[in-house]
Amino acid sequence: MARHYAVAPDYFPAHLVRALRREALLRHRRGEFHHAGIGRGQEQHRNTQVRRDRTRWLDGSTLAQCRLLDEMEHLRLAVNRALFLGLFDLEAHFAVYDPGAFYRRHLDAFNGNNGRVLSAVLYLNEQWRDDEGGRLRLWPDPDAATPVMEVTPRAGTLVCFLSDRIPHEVMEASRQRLSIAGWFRCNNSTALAPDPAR
Ligand SMILES: O=C(O)CCC(=O)C(=O)O
Ligand SMILES: [Fe+2]
Repeated sequence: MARHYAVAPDYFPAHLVRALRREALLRHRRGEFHHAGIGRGQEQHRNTQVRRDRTRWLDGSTLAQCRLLDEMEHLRLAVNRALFLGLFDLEAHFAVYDPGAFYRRHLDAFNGNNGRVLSAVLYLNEQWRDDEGGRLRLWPDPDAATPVMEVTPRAGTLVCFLSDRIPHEVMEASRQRLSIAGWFRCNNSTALAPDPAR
């Protein structure tokens, strides 16, 4: 049976991950992160019972971001060639989880409502120890009660999974947890309802 997820340690070069981490920390210090909402557009609201991360969209304005977006573009094309997922574009944000922050079990898409097809998360945390928590827990399908996998958020690790198939949860950590979460989307646009990237 297909697994619908993949975990790749050291997927990105260490110097790129370090540059992205430095950028995330700098932007965070400058107050450029905002509490993440749930839902899209008008329905977007903040629910601190579900998620406590803060985020900042990537905009391609730095060399490190451009390098990453370049790599993600290669990945998009490779996935389309191998799996025919019809991935069209990518939206991605930096995310910071303060100690004790979490994101309870959820799916990133429901029946393609937001165009998100493939979720991709890159971790930016150097020297993360297992006992510091912050693991990403994955379930094998939307109805599953037993998790199938837990991923330590170690610098350079990339996790990909189908956005509407794999429930997942970010567990509390004892230290600040940095990541870049992205979603490859299909093209949902119609002439009447252009589908913005966010
Ligand atoms: O940071 C992670 O491990 C996953 C984040 C996540 O699930 C999300 O932002 O939707
Ligand atoms: Fe998610």
